[in-house]
Amino acid sequence: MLEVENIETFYGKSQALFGVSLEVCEGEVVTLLGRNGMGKSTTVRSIMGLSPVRSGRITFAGTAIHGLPSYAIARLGIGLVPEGRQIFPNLTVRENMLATAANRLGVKTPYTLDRVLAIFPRLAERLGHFGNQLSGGEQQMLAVVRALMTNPRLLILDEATEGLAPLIRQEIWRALTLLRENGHAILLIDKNLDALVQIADRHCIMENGRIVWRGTSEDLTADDTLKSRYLGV
Ligand SMILES: Nc1ncnc2c1ncn2[C@@H]1O[C@H](COP(=O)(O)OP(=O)(O)OP(=O)(O)O)[C@@H](O)[C@H]1O
Repeated sequence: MLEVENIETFYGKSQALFGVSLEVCEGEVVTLLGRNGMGKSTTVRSIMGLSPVRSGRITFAGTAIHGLPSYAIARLGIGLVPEGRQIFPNLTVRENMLATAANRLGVKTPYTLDRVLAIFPRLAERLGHFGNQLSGGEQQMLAVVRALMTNPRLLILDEATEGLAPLIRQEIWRALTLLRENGHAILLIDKNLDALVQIADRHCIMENGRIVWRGTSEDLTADDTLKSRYLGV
């Protein structure tokens, strides 16, 4: 579904990605792992057209998307939950949810307020609150909901649970597990390895702008050297 082939991305003269390739298939959950500054967010930004790639190729559902503007990429069916969430602070929760709602791909049973609130019941109690009145965890849930309301084929989460309290993290993991069971393809960045090996099919580890390891949850769980060398755990 998503194929990233050998991309190189620069910030000015400084090269951040050196030939990154990865793939996410229909219904698959794939993670991007690595210490801070290794290029995970830049990879996501490159996929979304926010940091244009200088070379390489990105295709999504058969369409070449490198070089397209971000809005066009989103419209093809990629829902991004960005690092920092970026929800609208002066809109209510309900307004935030509806602001991006669309069914451009003609999904048979599109997400509605009721459906997303069933996944994140905590937000049902907050519908009239403004974005800036929410806790960090509630903002993250709202950011996921906002992406879901676009009815994407692929959901990308950059730092899915960073800085959140353990109970809230569990709620996010529970919701992502539900989405996975509903057949969503997800590309996931997070540092919470225990949860990631439960939810994901495959993992890619980045170091200095390159993917240096790929494998399954079993491979990753079994390899302590890998975890300490690349992930610092
Ligand atoms: N806006 C920017 N301008 C210049 N350099 C940047 C910019 N954003 C990131 N970089 C550099 O690109 C490299 C990759 O950063 P990136 O944010 O993609 O890493 P990351 O793995 O997502 O890390 P983190 O977990 O800290 O978000 C780093 O060397 C970083 O300093």
